[in-house]
Amino acid sequence: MIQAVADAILALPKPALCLDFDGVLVEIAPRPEAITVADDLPGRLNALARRLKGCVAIITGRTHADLSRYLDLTAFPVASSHGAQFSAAGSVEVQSLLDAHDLDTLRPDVAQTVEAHPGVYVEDKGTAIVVHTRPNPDAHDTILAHLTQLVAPRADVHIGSGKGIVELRLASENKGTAIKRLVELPGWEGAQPVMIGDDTTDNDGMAVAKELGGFGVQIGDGPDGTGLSHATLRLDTVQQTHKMLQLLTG
Ligand SMILES: O=P(O)(O)OC[C@H]1O[C@H](O[C@H]2O[C@H](CO)[C@@H](O)[C@H](O)[C@H]2O)[C@H](O)[C@@H](O)[C@@H]1O
Repeated sequence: MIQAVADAILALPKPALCLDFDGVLVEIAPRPEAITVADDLPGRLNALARRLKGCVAIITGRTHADLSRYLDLTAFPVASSHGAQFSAAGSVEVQSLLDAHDLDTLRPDVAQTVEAHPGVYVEDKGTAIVVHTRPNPDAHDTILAHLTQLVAPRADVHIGSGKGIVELRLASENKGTAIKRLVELPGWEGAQPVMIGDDTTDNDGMAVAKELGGFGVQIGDGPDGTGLSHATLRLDTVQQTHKMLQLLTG
């Protein structure tokens, strides 16, 4: 299957690789800061960008500032915070597409919800608020139900359940809108995006990748153990993903 995925990507007329980070390029860890980045990952991404004529991007739920602790983000375009932030290759400038203040009225209620559940903690990313339930999985469904009720009157807020997280975010940007923005970059015109992801939010990117002539590749199981509805191909592990990227660079 590893070779089949690499072959399917290289069979596209102009493939563009859109890579999720957690669960795809790095293994999921107990906490966001506990991940390990493989030593050869930066070199591999640079080689990929050369092979695909610059059409390689990271599309992540992490903020740009957070991800920049692990990778040189000037080497390729980056859509961070699920598309709420955008930076072009070769640039240190990060565009903020949404206003974090739009979530201000929800912050106290989210904090209060979490207090009742030992081990659960909040990661406030500005335009998204993540409630990490990985330390207390039994609390996940209760928190999801409570926060779903809380945001029900807010059509501008999306609530999602991911791998060990419940996340509220401003709804107007997502990994799909990020891909639409990427294919407008110089050099990306007419490219067929391939979204490689492992979690719920990657499904938006996979849907748009399909619309634009590309496809989605799911890594491992989705958050509830099932497949992401817009994924076409699948690899089982992060390790297999790295092997597939190696095949692409030759
Ligand atoms: O879109 P991604 O790049 O996959 O980012 C999604 C979320 O990643 C981080 O949380 C996930 O990874 C953590 C470290 O492995 C793990 O502890 C957590 O349970 C996962 O959900 C990040 O903390 C979130 O802000 C991102 O939205």
